[in-house]
Amino acid sequence: MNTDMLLLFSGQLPTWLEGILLRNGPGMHTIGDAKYNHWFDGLALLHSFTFKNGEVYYRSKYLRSDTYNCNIEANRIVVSEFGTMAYPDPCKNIFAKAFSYLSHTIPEFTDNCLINIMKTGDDYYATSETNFIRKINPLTLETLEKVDYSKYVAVNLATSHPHYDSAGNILNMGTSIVDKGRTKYVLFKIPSSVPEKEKKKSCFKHLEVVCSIPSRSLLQPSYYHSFGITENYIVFIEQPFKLDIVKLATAYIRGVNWASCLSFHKEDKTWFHFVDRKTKKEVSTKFYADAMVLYHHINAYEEDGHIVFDIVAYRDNSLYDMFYLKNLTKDFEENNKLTSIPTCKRFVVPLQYDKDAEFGSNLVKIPTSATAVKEKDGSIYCQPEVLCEGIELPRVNYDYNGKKYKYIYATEVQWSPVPTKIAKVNVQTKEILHWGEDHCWPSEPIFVPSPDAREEDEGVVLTCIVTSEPSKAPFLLILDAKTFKELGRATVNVEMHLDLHGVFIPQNNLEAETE
Ligand SMILES: CC1=C(/C=C/C(C)=C/C=C/C(C)=C/C=C/C=C(C)/C=C/C=C(C)/C=C/C2=C(C)CCCC2(C)C)C(C)(C)CCC1
Ligand SMILES: [Fe+2]
Repeated sequence: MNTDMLLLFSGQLPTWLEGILLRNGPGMHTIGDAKYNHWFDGLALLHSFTFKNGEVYYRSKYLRSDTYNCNIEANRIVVSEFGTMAYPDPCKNIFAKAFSYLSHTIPEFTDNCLINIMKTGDDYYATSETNFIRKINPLTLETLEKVDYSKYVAVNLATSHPHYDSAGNILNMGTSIVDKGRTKYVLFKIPSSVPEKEKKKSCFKHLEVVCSIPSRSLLQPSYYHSFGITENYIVFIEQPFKLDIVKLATAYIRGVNWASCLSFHKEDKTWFHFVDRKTKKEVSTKFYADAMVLYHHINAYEEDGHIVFDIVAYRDNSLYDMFYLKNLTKDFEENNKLTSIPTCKRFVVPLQYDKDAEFGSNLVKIPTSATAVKEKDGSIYCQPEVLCEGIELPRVNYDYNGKKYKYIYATEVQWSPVPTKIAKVNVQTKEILHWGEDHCWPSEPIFVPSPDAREEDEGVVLTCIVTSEPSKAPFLLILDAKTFKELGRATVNVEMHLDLHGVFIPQNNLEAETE
């Protein structure tokens, strides 16, 4: 769709709500006769809702990545994605830039950036987890230049959930695989602006490595999808859900996809790492927990010498398998039962504690049922407090990111990976407000603060709803964030896809963009 479509709106739109809700997700899963194996492989489809003069407009457009162009031109899948290995590749010239050590084993890298949207100064990028990101125009959804992280920092993978500091600088993490004999997790910073005299240069030229955390294993780095920050620390979880480099390097010749090189080691531990943002040094105490799989950090903060961090965790990696397209059949809702339900867990670790404390004693001194127990070898074993069950795609009011906070907005899922409702969880009282309607599948809910908000939940929550009932059109839902009552909905009379993540860009940021 190349133009904005005016949507039919019913309800009351807050007059201050002006800007663009921009979202990303997999859109096209079949090209010619070829079909991707996994839902997370689909070609990126961007869509946007523009709030202007009391009206709502819709627009959607495929990301014109090199991957998209090559596939469309060849009328089949010619570029490998995480869950689909493609052979052979007629577009070699574009994708030939392989790493030296893997150069004959992984022939092409995808720039199909389908997961999230990242803000870099006044620019916006579609992101995935490879070394490529794609600049986009947030107004027209046009695809602009491709940026290769690995030109600026030695990483092969980077998360699509960066953080932003109060000045708008980006903090992100990536994995550097067997580079100079080492495998490490690299934390880097991208400034939001460049010095005046270098205006022509991109922010990426000024990318700085903050620090790196060595992987516990050279050939089996952990997979991670996000990380957390507090005012003074970075929170990184090294989970026993790992990428096997030897398997990766031979995947292409063995004819298997990259996803099959990920495995969950349920007998291993999960290690927590905390890096001091000022000194760039890692806290030396070894903190660990039982094996788990997590994708999303929710928030983290410091309280009386402790770091508190909330995540959505699983007991195993069944979620990823659930999204193989062969499992996404008509009876998906009935036939697919998660063997582990997403659980919102709070971990609390003491940064200062009595060094003479007895072995086996709990070192947590703030009110919570989470524990951190001192072991004989000096390490600390952590057990979480469960805040709630059955939520995913969590968001918070980002003004409270890194700070003590109250509310999580998330989609609700029960034993099947079908989003049936959205929830607002009060992490302090564990009270939950819900919104749900028959046949409605809501996406990740995004909180937008009202201009002079004094309270954490003063604003609206936006969520795109796709429906499982063909006669019911998809829509954008606007809820009052405080009460979770509907303020209105804008009906979309074209097909809309189930997406992953997105951002809200307030109108004043867009003005800066077009100046
Ligand atoms: C390996 C490797 C590679 C490749 C890579 C790739 C290609 C990647 C991709 C990746 C990707 C692409 C990823 C993705 C991810 C995603 C995620 C992780 C997500 C999550 C989500 C969730 C969790 C959600 C869910 C849900 C929904 C969606 C709806 C319904 C409901 C629920 C809520 C359940 C390279 C070449 C560089 C080289 C080196 C190595
Ligand atoms: Fe995510």
